[in-house]
Amino acid sequence: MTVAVIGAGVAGAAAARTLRRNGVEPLVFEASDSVGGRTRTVAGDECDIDSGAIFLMGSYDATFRFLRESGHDTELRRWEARAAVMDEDGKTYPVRFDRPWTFLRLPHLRWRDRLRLARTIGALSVRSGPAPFDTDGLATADDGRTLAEWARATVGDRAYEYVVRPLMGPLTGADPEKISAAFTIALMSQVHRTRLSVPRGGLGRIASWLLDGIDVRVSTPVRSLEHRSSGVRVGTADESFDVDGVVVATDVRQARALLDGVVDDDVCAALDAVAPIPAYHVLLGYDTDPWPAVGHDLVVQAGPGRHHNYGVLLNSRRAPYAVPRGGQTVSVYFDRDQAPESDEEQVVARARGAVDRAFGVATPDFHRVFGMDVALIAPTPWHYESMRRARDAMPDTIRLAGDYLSHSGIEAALDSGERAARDVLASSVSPRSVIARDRPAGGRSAS
Ligand SMILES: Cc1cc2nc3c(=O)[nH]c(=O)nc-3n(C[C@H](O)[C@H](O)[C@H](O)COP(=O)(O)OP(=O)(O)OC[C@H]3O[C@@H](n4cnc5c(N)ncnc54)[C@H](O)[C@@H]3O)c2cc1C
Repeated sequence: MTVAVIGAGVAGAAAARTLRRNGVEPLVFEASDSVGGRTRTVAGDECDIDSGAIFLMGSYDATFRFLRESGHDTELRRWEARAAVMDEDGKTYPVRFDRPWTFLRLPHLRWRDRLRLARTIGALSVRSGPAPFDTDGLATADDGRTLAEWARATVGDRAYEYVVRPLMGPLTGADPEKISAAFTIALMSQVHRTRLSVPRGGLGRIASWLLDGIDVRVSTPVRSLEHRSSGVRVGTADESFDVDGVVVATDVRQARALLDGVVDDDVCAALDAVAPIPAYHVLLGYDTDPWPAVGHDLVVQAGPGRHHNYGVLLNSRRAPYAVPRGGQTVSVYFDRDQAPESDEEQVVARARGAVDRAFGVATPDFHRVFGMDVALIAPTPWHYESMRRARDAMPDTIRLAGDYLSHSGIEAALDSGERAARDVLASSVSPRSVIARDRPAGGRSAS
């Protein structure tokens, strides 16, 4: 049996690993010149940089199962995520991101707000709801309310503005007025599992660990898929491959483009309806740490009004590999729609403004800008149900994997990749050996 995996982000890497563990050597195609997708750790002159993902959460069950099985759990480093909430007056208040109940200390809350919050967290923690990345469970739990609607009604306006919004902004990167409440409710019901960690050497290690020993055709974008009676034809610029099954593990926009005319219109319509969040990650670097004594690593905005970034993050404690020796780096993440300027200088200036407000004025010695058309997704109400249907309506031989199938995130990607591979394996009836057409070999390989 031959199965192609399109995309070597975490979802594709997990699919490839699952196939291999079941005796099927996957054909993995990756469009860019390295693996990891949005978890890529990029080697820079001064330090390595996590271009996208920042941490793992304790509730990542599939991810931690893999890390334990492969022995890589010992390579994780705990990150305490000491944070500060910045209010509308620019004042900061210490909280712990991995201990959300520390937000109850904020002076902006009245006793009534604290009581409602404590009661809500208490009630959620004893109920049996879905896991935060379980598409089917989230689909059932989603009652059509946005996060903002649910939070304002359940814990009140103040607790929403000073606790729920600043907590969930960095965790979802999405506007709470637009996304479904289901993920946040599921996460809050596992509040005791909020422990955060980071692989030594960077988030990019996860995809590399998953792909250990698996050959990847890098710089080889798949351009076409053709569903045939006896399998699928996968086309790259130079070759085509007849395979028994395919796991499409790209971001949602690429998946939609590849599936055009290949699958039901309903599936295409569901993928079209997914709202991607385009974002910038601006990394500012300092040869000498301008803030050696600062006690917190992350500053998040709180209070009513527009919030212009998801968080401003000092990297030295989270990821020592991501700072030059004796220096510091700061990452600023913001929605591209909130920063419409396309000029790199303006984007960097916006990030500098956020850092100056969060930690104090300093002049960076270097910077990197990562602009992403699909950084995360905004799971609007009914998103999970729509993805459940799209996933289940796919042909047996072409399965979807990717973070967008549940909520964004490494766990969503990894879990969906494993599942898609299992589904393709279950659909296999007639083994086939791979036939490379047109040209005998193509693409560079990396394992
Ligand atoms: C700034 C930022 C911060 C984040 N922070 C966190 C965090 O702290 N924790 C967390 O869990 N998650 C975080 N995420 C989300 C997380 O990174 C993603 O949800 C996850 O990595 C998505 O994995 P994926 O495999 O589904 O998709 P991707 O990582 O997008 O992988 C898809 C791969 O497919 C390849 N590809 C695309 N088209 C083709 C084609 N035609 N042919 C071949 N290959 C193709 C791409 O090059 C890519 O490598 C963050 C994301 C961003 C952007």
